[in-house]
Amino acid sequence: MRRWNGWGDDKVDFHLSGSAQGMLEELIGSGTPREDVDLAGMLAKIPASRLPDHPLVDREPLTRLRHAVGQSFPDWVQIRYGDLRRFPDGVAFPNDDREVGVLLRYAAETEARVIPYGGGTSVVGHLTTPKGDQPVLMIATTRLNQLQKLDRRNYLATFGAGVNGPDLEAALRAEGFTLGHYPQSFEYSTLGGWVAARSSGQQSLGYGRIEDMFAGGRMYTPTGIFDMNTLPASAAGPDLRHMVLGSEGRMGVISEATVRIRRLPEAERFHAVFFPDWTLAEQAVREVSQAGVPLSMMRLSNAMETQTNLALAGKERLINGLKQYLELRRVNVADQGCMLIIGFTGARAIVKAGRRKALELCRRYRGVHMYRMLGEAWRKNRFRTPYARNELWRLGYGVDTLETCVHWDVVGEAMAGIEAALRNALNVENEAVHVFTHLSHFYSSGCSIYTTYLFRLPANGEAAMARWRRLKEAASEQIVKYRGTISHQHGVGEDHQPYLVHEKTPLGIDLIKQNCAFFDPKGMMNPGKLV
Ligand SMILES: Cc1cc2nc3c(=O)[nH]c(=O)nc-3n(C[C@H](O)[C@H](O)[C@H](O)COP(=O)(O)OP(=O)(O)OC[C@H]3O[C@@H](n4cnc5c(N)ncnc54)[C@H](O)[C@@H]3O)c2cc1C
Repeated sequence: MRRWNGWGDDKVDFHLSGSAQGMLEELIGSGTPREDVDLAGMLAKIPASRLPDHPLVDREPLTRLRHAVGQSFPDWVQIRYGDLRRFPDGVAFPNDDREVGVLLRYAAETEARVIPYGGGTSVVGHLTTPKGDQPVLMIATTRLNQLQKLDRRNYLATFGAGVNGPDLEAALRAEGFTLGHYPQSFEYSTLGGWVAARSSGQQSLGYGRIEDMFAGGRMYTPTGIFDMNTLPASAAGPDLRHMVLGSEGRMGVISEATVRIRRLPEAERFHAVFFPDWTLAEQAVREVSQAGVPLSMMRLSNAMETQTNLALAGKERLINGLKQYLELRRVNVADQGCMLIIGFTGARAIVKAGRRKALELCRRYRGVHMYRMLGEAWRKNRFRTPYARNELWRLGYGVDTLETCVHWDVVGEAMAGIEAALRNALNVENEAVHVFTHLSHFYSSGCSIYTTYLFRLPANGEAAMARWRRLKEAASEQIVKYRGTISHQHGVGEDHQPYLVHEKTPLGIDLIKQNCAFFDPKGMMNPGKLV
């Protein structure tokens, strides 16, 4: 069963190797394991529902608790320290489109606010119950999860918006197709959530971002039903899909989405390449991206992330052997060495040609090719890593990530600026922060920077939030300084809202507000998020 106060399936644990624990203790000190509030304690805090009875609405405290938060750091603090004070008043699970319409009318009649809920994997405060006297209804898309139409001729598939990653891929693979969208939250996140939060999957280099895949669909709004045609391309005025992409539940509930699919690839390979230092590694990935080599992914870890990943891997004898071999090839992974995972997907001939060209470019920057073992290990564990967060928390460490996208000319500086800001953000408390970064989504003009930071958890939730706010603000200011986007893939929610104006301009923010107000004149849809 899915954990109510952590990440993932409660049958799956992540064991932190001795070397990883030792590394953390050395870098930021020992964590103090703390006791979480238990389920009964949390349920006791839930007040009576303010929503009137309705056959489609579940007002049970456990259901409301299970849909009360996402996966952001503030969400975790509230649910684990037991500080959560606001809960939705009910959760509805519509069985079809028509019931979504029924629920929006019920919400309008009862003056309820509505939050569309997909997989609940938001990491930026998209799902927070707003303050105020009005009741709050979650519309969970869980049951809108069927493959409705597979158009083999036009390579299009229409799904209910609540389908999650594994179910969507299973349905397509059974027919010889794939979508190829693999966010790290794949296990639980949904097609509707990907569209609403403008998601990007780990293999976006080959398959594109969700905006490349989303061909059209249907959104139920307080103003009416908005249908988006699925044309291959159009020059007929602004593309209206782009208003719905990134709408974060502020305009309506996406009930179904049609996506552009591909034939299952003939071959897929993931390899590892090690570079002597960051400067060489960054030049190599820029050149590979700009040369248009057919790849499905790259992930370049900086030196600290490389060391952390190798420590997390356990398997000390194997890793020591690897380190010795790399030293002979003049790459020191205990110091400046950087690991690149690189993926090739598609027809066999293209995989072969892409590999040859990419590895040739890497060699120019003294990249040492380590073949497939580490690349395959990455593929195998790609959805397992988030489980480490449960174990870290148990040991008394908080962990969060942030991401941006910048032009190539500032990638190195922006990464260093973000890392330094995070590393120093808790100096006032004499607390150290462990920070590391990778580049993971690549474009000809730039790439995304994805930074992870770990710090010790204090005794109470208020202090944990104060720590997190310092860190988040320090890093976000650097993102603004380097003219990066405040989010490359996680969206805006509540947490990124203060910084959005730097990217969109005041006029742009007004335009987004007007679009929301057009679909939702009374402001009932997910208020307080996005803008
Ligand atoms: C461990 C972890 C790893 C992650 N890795 C990635 C990653 O690699 N790439 C990435 O892009 N993101 C990642 N995320 C963030 C998150 O998974 C994405 O934002 C995802 O798109 C959210 O989908 P969801 O179905 O869980 O939506 P939810 O979290 O339920 O909702 C997110 C927002 O979308 C709205 N929404 C959801 N469904 C609908 C709908 N049908 N109609 C209208 N609005 C809707 C909600 O109201 C909310 O505002 C990660 C999160 C976690 C916890």
